[in-house]
Amino acid sequence: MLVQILGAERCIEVGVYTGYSSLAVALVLPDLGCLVACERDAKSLEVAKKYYELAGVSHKVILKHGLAADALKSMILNGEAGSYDFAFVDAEKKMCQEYYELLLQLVRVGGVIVIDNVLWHGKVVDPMVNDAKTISIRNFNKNLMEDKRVSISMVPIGDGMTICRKQ
Ligand SMILES: C[S@@+](CC[C@H](N)C(=O)[O-])C[C@H]1O[C@@H](n2cnc3c(N)ncnc32)[C@H](O)[C@@H]1O
Repeated sequence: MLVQILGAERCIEVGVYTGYSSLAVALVLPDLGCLVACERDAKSLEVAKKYYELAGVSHKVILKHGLAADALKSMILNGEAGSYDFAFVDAEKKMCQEYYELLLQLVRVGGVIVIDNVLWHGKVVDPMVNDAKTISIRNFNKNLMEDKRVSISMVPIGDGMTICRKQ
């Protein structure tokens, strides 16, 4: 829905798994639109590829197999900064800050980055939970709240997602 409201044509997904959320994006992109889908697990990508083909959206999906941060860095080096409309982050939680910084370079002003699992099953607000993943999401949320480069809305649906609009 966000992709449609934005009229997005160029999108990125960090963490594809078997393709559920990326398929939702690819299905609403215009025919000439593209989704760069970053995933480190080859087996998951094979499953996702099958569903892209079945849904008739393969031509819109550019698969990047490997570590997402490497793919995003090479896209920046390739001159793609500021050329994307929308990005969805749903991969290694401890890497959120790094993905976010790279995506902030890749999306245009007015573009949107959505981060999934920001409530982390409520653990981020439980002072008794202090494992590494929870702490990193908690710190990421705090940094985002103070980040003047974006306006944000933390939406408490599912496991919580933060919608960031680049200023
Ligand atoms: C929660 S799943 C993604 C689910 C998918 N977005 C959906 O909603 O259908 C997270 C995925 O991120 C991938 N992942 C984790 N760390 C990664 C990394 N550093 N680079 C690329 N992919 C990564 C995992 O292999 C896994 O498939």
